[in-house]
Amino acid sequence: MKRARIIYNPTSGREIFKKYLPEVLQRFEQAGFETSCHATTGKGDATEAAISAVERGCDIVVAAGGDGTLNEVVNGLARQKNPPKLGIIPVGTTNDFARALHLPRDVLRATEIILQGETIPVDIGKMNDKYFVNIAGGGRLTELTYEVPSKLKTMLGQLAYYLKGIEILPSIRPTYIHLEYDDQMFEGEAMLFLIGLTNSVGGFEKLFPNASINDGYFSLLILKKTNLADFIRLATMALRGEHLNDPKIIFAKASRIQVSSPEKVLINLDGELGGETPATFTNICRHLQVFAPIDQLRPEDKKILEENL
Ligand SMILES: Nc1ncnc2c1ncn2[C@@H]1O[C@H](COP(=O)(O)OP(=O)(O)OP(=O)(O)O)[C@@H](O)[C@H]1O
Repeated sequence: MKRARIIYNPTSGREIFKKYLPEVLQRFEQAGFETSCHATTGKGDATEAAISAVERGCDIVVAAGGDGTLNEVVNGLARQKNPPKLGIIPVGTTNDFARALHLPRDVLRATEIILQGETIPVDIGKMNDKYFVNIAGGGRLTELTYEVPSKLKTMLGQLAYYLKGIEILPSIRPTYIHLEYDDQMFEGEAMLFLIGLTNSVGGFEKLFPNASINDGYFSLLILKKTNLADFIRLATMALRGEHLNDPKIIFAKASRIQVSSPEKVLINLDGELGGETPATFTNICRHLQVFAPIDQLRPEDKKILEENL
């Protein structure tokens, strides 16, 4: 009998998953899985739970939570050579990775996608010895995710981040960075740099319009030093996906990126503090198999399936 382990964060988003848990477990059992679950207790626990799921020989590991929980589960799975398949039930405040995979926010519909059994290989990012699935970044604006209190997120959802962003905007200063990407280089003052694996970041679905989840490349965006007015103008353009040709922006695809800086720069990985410079980012091509509604994926994400035919 196949085994599934559901790792869920009871505090994610608006804390709705617990209500659905008995129904989710029953559906997995009915589909023929011996299923167990683990409620996370705090930071890092989902990584431990994912490692122990691998040790128990689970065939499927499900992350039920937001991008933070997903990141922790992936950190438990990605270090394995042949990791179990990953299911996602997006019940967090931010679910960027799930959005990129067109997974439904509805718990039972997301469960059905897993039980239908179709998977797609996805790229995983590695920064020094940590993994990420969606986005890495540095610069003052990327630090706002550490400063929004959990209570506020439960109440306001994504809006809590935007409000915090507006609050800190006037105090944003550039940072001097040295960044090497494949065989190119940027050195100078930057407001922020982002290293994305998907097209969807913090609700900005067109930030990296041509990103593919499994082409082996990061999308790199560097925003050079700007004044506040330019910053706001570019953020508005980014909402429409019209920012890439602006002279203040460097945009490139790269599979390996190295960042260093005279001052310490904190690195955000999938919305959580992940480390600091110096940092080396490597794309681990198609490392995880993730359940997804294949027919709804963007053509650039589906290419791999056609290649395999
Ligand atoms: N029982 C718990 N109590 C408090 N925090 C927890 C608990 N279990 C896990 N966590 C932490 O909560 C963090 C955020 O979780 P998650 O992403 O699932 O929720 P979220 O509501 O979307 O929040 P965020 O927007 O910060 O991602 C995780 O990184 C994890 O470290």
